[in-house]
Amino acid sequence: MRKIVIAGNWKMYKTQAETTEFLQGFMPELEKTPEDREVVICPPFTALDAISRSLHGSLVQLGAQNIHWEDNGAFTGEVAGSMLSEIGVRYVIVGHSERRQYFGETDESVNKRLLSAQRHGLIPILCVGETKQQRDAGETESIITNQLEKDLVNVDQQRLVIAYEPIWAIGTGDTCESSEANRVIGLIRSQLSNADVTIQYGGSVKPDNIDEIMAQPEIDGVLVGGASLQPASFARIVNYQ
Ligand SMILES: O=C[C@H](O)COP(=O)(O)O
Repeated sequence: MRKIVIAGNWKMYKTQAETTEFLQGFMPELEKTPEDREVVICPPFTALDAISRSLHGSLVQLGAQNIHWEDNGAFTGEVAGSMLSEIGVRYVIVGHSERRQYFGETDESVNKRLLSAQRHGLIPILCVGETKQQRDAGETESIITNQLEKDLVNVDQQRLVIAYEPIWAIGTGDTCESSEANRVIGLIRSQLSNADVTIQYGGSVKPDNIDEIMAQPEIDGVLVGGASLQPASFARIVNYQ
C-alpha cells in the first residue's frame, strides 16, 4: 500500500530560534491530523539537532536537504549519512532542481547520493522535473525518463520517495494543473519496478490547492517549499481533506 508523505522543504530559511518558534505554533495543529499520513520537516542542517529534540516522540519525521555519497573524508562543506542518522534524520531530499542548477549536481552524483542515503538507513526523496523550455518543446516525458534511468541505478525502490517537481512551478505561484501532475506522476510510476513507491507533487503547493492536488489518484503527497514556512499554512496543507 502506498504511503502518504507530506514534506516541508525549508531550503535556506529559519535559524534555530525561528525553528523553535515555528514548532510552538505548528505542533498543536497536529492533534487533528489523520494517522494515514506522514509529516516530514526538512530544515537547514543547523536546525536539525534542535528540531530532532523537539520532534522526539511526535508523529513528525525529520528530513535533511542533502547528503554526501562518501561515508567520511576530506569534503569541505559536505555532510555524511552517519551524521544525519545519528541525530534522528529519517528522510533526505536528493537531486532537488536547485542543487542541480546552482551546485552542479548531475544524475551521476544524484545516484551516488541516493545509494549513500539508503546505505545509512535513510529514505531519499528523489526530485525530478522539467524546465519550462523543455515542457514547451514537448520534452517532459523524455527528460523525466532519462532522469529516472540514470538516478535510480541500483537504488532499492522499496525504500524510496520520488517528488515530481516541474521546475517552472517552483516558487512561482504557477502550479501545475493537478490533472497534469497526476498524468506525469502516473508516467513516472509506470517506469518503476515497484508500483507502490510514494510519489509526491511539488511546486507552489498552497493551502488553497492542496485538497485538489491530494484528490488526484496517482499523487501520494507533496513537497512544499514556501508554504511550509508558516505554521498555519503548513498545518492546513498537512491537514488536507
Ligand atoms: O522543495 C520544494 C519545492 O522546490 C517547491 O517549492 P515551492 O512550494 O516554494 O514552490
